[in-house]
Amino acid sequence: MLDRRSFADRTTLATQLADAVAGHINAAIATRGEAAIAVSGGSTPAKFFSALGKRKDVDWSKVVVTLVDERWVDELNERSNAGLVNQKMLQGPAASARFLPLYSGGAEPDATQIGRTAAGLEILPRPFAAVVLGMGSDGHTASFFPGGDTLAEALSASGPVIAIHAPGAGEPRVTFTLPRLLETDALFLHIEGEEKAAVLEKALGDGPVEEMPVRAVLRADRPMTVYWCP
Ligand SMILES: O=C1O[C@H](COP(=O)(O)O)[C@@H](O)[C@H](O)[C@H]1O
Repeated sequence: MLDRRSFADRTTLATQLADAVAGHINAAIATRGEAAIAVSGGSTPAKFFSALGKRKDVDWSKVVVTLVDERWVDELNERSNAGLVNQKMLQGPAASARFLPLYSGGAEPDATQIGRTAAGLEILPRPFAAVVLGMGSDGHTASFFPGGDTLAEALSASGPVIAIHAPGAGEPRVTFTLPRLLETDALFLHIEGEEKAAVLEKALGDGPVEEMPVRAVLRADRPMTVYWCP
């Protein structure tokens, strides 16, 4: 169920992934009149965001963009995934897309704040046209971190979102739950570099999901395409 694609360099990967995601957005608009995508943050997707946001063949006014997960910081914080999406993707043609953030204020994603985030997501079209996951060197994806205090629920609850705290996460986090992320026409895993390739190989081997939560996605009964370059 894993389709693995390798590219010569980051620029080529970014262009090809943008091409694939734009195709799914346009297909969703053609069949459902609108499209939603969920993208990851962190250091990897900047080039992909720039390539996707420049696409003129997408009717961005019919697109809703959200995040797979977010650090619980406001958008001006340099660690904000929303900040990255806004700076890199939602410029030019993609500026007319609607962005639904996961951070809803305050220092902690308590029940009230998570309720606010979930309420803001009620207008999200279902299913997603595309979900683009990343992966950390510790085997986390979205904010499904090893040692996460709500990891089991994050991997099984209907969601849409849940707060999670973990030793390796830095800040408190909010993440879409896995069942909700799997409600998508297309699922991608975008990783770059030899270290991440080795982490993926390890994750594909035997071992507990709790050790490398990306295994929960790799073991889910659905197709996923891996985009990788050195
Ligand atoms: O913290 C996060 O990390 C992962 C991986 O990020 P990277 O910097 O190693 O590319 C990312 O997929 C996730 O969205 C983000 O919140």
